Amino acid sequence: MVSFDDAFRRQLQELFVWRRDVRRFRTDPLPDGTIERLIEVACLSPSVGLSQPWRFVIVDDAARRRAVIEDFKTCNADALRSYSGERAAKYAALKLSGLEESPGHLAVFADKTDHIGSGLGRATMPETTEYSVVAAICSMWLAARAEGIGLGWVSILNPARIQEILEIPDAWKFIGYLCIGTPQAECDRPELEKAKWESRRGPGEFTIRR
Ligand SMILES: Cc1cc2c(cc1C)N(C[C@H](O)[C@H](O)[C@H](O)COP(=O)(O)O)c1[nH]c(=O)[nH]c(=O)c1N2
Repeated sequence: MVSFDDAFRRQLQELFVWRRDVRRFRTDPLPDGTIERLIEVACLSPSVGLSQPWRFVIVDDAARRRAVIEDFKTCNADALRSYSGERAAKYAALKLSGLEESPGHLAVFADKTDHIGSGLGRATMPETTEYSVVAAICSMWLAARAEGIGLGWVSILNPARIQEILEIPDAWKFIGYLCIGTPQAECDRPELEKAKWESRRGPGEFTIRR
């Protein structure tokens, strides 16, 4: 039997505290096999009906990467226009992706056609397919941090355009685009909190009893 001791639990807690959404990367390449190793961890994640609906697309092609960056710029400019006044100025100052610098680009999809798992758990909640893929990304996020690798989730993108750039079948639903690389710095506070965009709240604010 495998058991985990107090020292491990303390370290695991530190891992939760020090995991970050990273947007500021060093440009040096990742050691060979890094993304593949993170995908291996992601594939250990829970999934509805053991359906394993996650699909990973490692984006190496320079033209496709450039096209993703252009899409981000378009979507981010649109997002900026939805704010006004002080909030707009604050939004414009945020760094919301590390797409230009990060050596690793990974697009993640949920395969909605897959029959693995025979629909178990999905009849009343088909969205559990996507939830399973999000769970896989979270595993990967923590595994990356444990290795000193940064991961940043970019959602300021047009899913249809990403699908087109990467030539992905319609049945795969776009879940997220991940930047992966060595972080420029470590921090135990979210960047959006440091930028005074939003502050973190305690569990008491999110929990009720019935
Ligand atoms: C589904 C989803 C989508 C996004 C994010 C996260 C998640 C879960 N986050 C990161 C988000 O801003 C970040 O997680 C919070 O600000 C908390 O910071 P830490 O992750 O604790 O560092 C994020 N960050 C960013 O700069 N650009 C983005 O497009 C997104 N999109």
